[in-house]
Amino acid sequence: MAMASTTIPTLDFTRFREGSTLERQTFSEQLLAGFVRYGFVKVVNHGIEDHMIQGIFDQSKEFFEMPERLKLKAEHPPRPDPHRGWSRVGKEKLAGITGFQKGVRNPKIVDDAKESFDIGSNQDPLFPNIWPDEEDLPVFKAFTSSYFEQCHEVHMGILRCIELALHLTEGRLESLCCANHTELRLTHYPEIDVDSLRGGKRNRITEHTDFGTITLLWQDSTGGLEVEDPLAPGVYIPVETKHKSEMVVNIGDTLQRWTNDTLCSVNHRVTIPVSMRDHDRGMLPARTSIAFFGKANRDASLRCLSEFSRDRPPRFDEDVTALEYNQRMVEKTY
Ligand SMILES: O=C(O)CCC(=O)C(=O)O
Ligand SMILES: [Fe+2]
Repeated sequence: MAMASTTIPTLDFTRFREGSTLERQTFSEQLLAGFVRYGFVKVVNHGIEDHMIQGIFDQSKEFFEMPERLKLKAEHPPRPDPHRGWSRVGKEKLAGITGFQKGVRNPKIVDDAKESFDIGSNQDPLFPNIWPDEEDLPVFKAFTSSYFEQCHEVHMGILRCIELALHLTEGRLESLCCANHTELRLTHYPEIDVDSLRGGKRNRITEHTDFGTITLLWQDSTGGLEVEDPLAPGVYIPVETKHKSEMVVNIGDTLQRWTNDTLCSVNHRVTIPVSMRDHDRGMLPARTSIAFFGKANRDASLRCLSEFSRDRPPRFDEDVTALEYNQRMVEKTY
């Protein structure tokens, strides 16, 4: 398969958090340029401290290492509502939405070789969280809840940058998003043999776009995350990070719809890491990632915003709410 030699840009968020008005504007424009070109950027110095990031990976490890009978105490309900609790390996199939944004259907549905744990806002009145037993994991709930709050702040900061770069009124995007519909997901990809990931027999995660506003993602050093080059369909760019604290940020369908394709959600997947690509045999080590899916308010419409549909026809004119859209996607994958 053809490989791109390109890499996604890395930006230092200090320039936004501590910079002058001019520096904030310049940073925001560079961030926007990265999003427009790749749909993905890496951000360093985003404000979440290293000990928090190490802590969330530690909590994740403790949860996934528990025996199944303890994980089952926090099992995801059978219905595909916004995700809460533990989903075992094979439960979710992102192949169900592969090609959705491009309007093509994926004929081949394969399981994703991963298990996950989903957390919503503790203030969410509609879909309460499902927690493991405090006796089994004493700090899990408190720690992951505080990580969730910090991710929410970063989500709002990135939206502010997008507002600045697109010359939107301050608060235009932020006011459409509160924490209630967002989700923090811990994912564990168990050890797997390289051969079973070859030729799409199985995937760690099948190519898909995320449904929300933006996703914030942290990954361990295993590798395997790849992004489809928007300028070269079918060519995937590996996204490896040097340190766990580097945050990968990508655009989701919600921003694509609101901005009438000014920003676009981009396909991504998790597969064989570059370092193992030439190996016919062998085991891939387990992999862990932490993803925060920023979302719009549940009742917000995902129609193109008026600012983006004055001069060109709106490509997304359907008055679907963020909750309805979320459900539509989740029903195809879960
Ligand atoms: O594990 C990763 O690096 C990516 C996960 C992902 O794309 C997702 O859960 O939507
Ligand atoms: Fe994703």
